[in-house]
Amino acid sequence: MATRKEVVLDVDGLRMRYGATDVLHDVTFQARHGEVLALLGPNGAGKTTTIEIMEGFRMRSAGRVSVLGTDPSHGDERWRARLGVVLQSWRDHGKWRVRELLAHLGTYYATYATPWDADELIRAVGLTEHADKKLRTLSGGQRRRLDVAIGIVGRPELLFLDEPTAAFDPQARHEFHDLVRGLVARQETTVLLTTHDLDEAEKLADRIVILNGGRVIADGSAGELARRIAGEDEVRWVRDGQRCTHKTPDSTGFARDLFDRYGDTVRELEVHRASLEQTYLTLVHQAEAIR
Ligand SMILES: Nc1ncnc2c1ncn2[C@@H]1O[C@H](COP(=O)(O)OP(=O)(O)OP(=O)(O)O)[C@@H](O)[C@H]1O
Repeated sequence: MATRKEVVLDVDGLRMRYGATDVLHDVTFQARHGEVLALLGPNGAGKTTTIEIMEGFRMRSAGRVSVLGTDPSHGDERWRARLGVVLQSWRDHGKWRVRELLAHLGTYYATYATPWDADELIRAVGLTEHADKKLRTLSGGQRRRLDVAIGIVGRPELLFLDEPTAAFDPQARHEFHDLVRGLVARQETTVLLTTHDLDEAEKLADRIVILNGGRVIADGSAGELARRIAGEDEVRWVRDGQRCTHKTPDSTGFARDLFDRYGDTVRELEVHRASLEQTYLTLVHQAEAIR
């Protein structure tokens, strides 16, 4: 089991070529134990290719990749049991029933870990009412919840989630976010997530890596990336009935000074950062302009 702060995902100079086309150029990033890392980027940027190389499903053309201390191209069954994978779409096992499949998959992990109890897991992903249904009768969102359950059944140390909430309704999305936070908090799972939902990335991710045209164009927390493009936060407050605003690169320090000087007369304090969506669109636009 990895310890907090240990690097569990290490990608260095990763290249991928399909035929004569390079789709990943020198991709480098890391994730530490217990982190949620979001890999963002436009369609075709190379996110799924990167994830599939880390999962050991695809052979890279060049570069160094280490996942839980192992090169994925040499990962054995014990290594694979420490990973959880939620692919973009699963459309198999149509005749299986939900509980039956999860209980069965759990047995694969039993040698290496204590898998989730099937009913507990079904409850955690909100499928209790559908536990006895055949998979082919599930709706798109229910099927996606099951995909997440399949990904975590072996209590993985590292969980890959490729667009996990596509087709989720807002409530399912909210519950899924709570589930991921719970996994990270309780079991110290590291999560690598791809999503086109920037609100989701902002809510879940400790760090964000943006890929564009197969290159890393940004790597940092949502706040760090926002500051990189906008430079300053806007602080707003009300004092003696008057609305005030001030732009600063150090909103925490500014707020502290404000309270030191004016104490309780400062009301309705708000700090506004550029949203991740604004930041993302600006960074991708800048990268495309120089491509
Ligand atoms: N098996 C393949 N053979 C040839 N080219 C491929 C193959 N798989 C992916 N590509 C190409 O590699 C590039 C990166 O694709 P990838 O699926 O990794 O992107 P992505 O960032 O996951 O996109 P999306 O957001 O649409 O899922 C794309 O240009 C795609 O057309």
